[in-house]
Amino acid sequence: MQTLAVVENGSVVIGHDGLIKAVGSADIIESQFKGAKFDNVLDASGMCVLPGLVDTHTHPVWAGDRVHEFAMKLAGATYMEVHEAGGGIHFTVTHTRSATEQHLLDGLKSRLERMMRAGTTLVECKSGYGLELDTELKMLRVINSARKSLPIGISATYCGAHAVPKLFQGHVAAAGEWRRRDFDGPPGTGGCRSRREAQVNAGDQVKNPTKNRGKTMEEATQDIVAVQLPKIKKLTASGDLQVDNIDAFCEKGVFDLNSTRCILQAGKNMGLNINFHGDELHPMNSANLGAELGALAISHLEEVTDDGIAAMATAKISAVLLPTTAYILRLSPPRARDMLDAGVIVALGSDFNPNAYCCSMPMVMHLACVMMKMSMPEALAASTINAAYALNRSHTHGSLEMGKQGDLVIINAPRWEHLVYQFGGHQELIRYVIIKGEIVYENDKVLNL
Ligand SMILES: N=CN[C@@H](CCC(=O)O)C(=O)O
Ligand SMILES: [Zn+2]
Repeated sequence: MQTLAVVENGSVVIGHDGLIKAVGSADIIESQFKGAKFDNVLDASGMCVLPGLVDTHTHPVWAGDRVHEFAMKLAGATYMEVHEAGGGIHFTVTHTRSATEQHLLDGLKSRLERMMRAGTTLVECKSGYGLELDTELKMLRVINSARKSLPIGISATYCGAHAVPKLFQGHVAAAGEWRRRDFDGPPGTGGCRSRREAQVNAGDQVKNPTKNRGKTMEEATQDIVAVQLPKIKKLTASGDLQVDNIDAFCEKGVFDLNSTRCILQAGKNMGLNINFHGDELHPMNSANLGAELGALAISHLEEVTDDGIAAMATAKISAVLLPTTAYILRLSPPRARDMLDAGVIVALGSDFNPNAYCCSMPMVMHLACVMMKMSMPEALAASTINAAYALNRSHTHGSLEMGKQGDLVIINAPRWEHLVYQFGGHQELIRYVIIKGEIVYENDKVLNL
């Protein structure tokens, strides 16, 4: 991560299939492609060409902003105080449940376009502001529609275990419908309840919907494993949805280690990659759980232990670090240096959500350097190749290599480091963003800074 390969006077050739056909010295490529006809030639003299940025962690589908909570937090309220008082995720859940699908899609598309203009070409997008079947599916459908209508690459994550619902307003299944569901259950579901218990619980829900005013963690876990995941499995099998990853918020007062294990294992049994929130506000032993379950990535890790760091290094689990969270919540930042020194695959993400309203990976890289003592090459690697690894896409994304997707960011500066150094300067610096060889953003108002 310390030594990036920088090619002076280079060229990149992208084919009609959107893949990189050649990358290297301009002289060699010129002779190699002598006589070839190109649809489009961009002269990037004096500029720098970087791989498209990869944002590994976002919550971009929601209605209702939380600007009022920002004021509360500035006045001293902690994230958990706001959450426990029914704000935070719960506030967003209420607004997202009542929003139309079109409203959510419009919001998502404009946020993703904003991310593209900041150089992001592949982004992870979570559900998790529904906490019941109907709204979680609505969010996943919205992510699916955005994937079809925008050029930005999307890795979709089901995050139904983002919080324990305070007021359960969602889906109450008909008893017959519930009984038809194929609850995967044990083996490998840890402390999950049995299929029989799930059915009894379902019957209760149908007979007594008033019981569903809020849920215990165990009930929420059961709803995810026995109701939500089987439905998602059905919809992904029929091609109606594409879901890549499973997530849960493993935190004191949210989902404990056992419930998290149960949910993640059930997702893994369906073929989803495990990529979850762990050790953010309290040490939860999430890293060891991730190693036990074969997780691909764990996000946050502000409170990870030495033992957890060692477990992640051995298991090759990517640490998705989110400097905006520590910045906004005034937490101690995650120990990026200790993780890097231990050989952990460190990646970065914006954590875009109504609590941390940041769409810009260049700003995230800057924060990672200043707050977490990462070098600029480390921050770039963590926002490209390592970030692609965290989303299981490092074979197609994250670097300029032959055969990979032609996703580029071209900046109007003589050194690539300007993209990190000029805090908030990406809007003026970025000249082109290219996805699969197509220009998706062109900025002709580039200033000479
Ligand atoms: N920590 C949990 N989830 C989000 C915050 C989501 C929210 O507050 O709406 C995060 O990654 O920071
Ligand atoms: Zn998050």
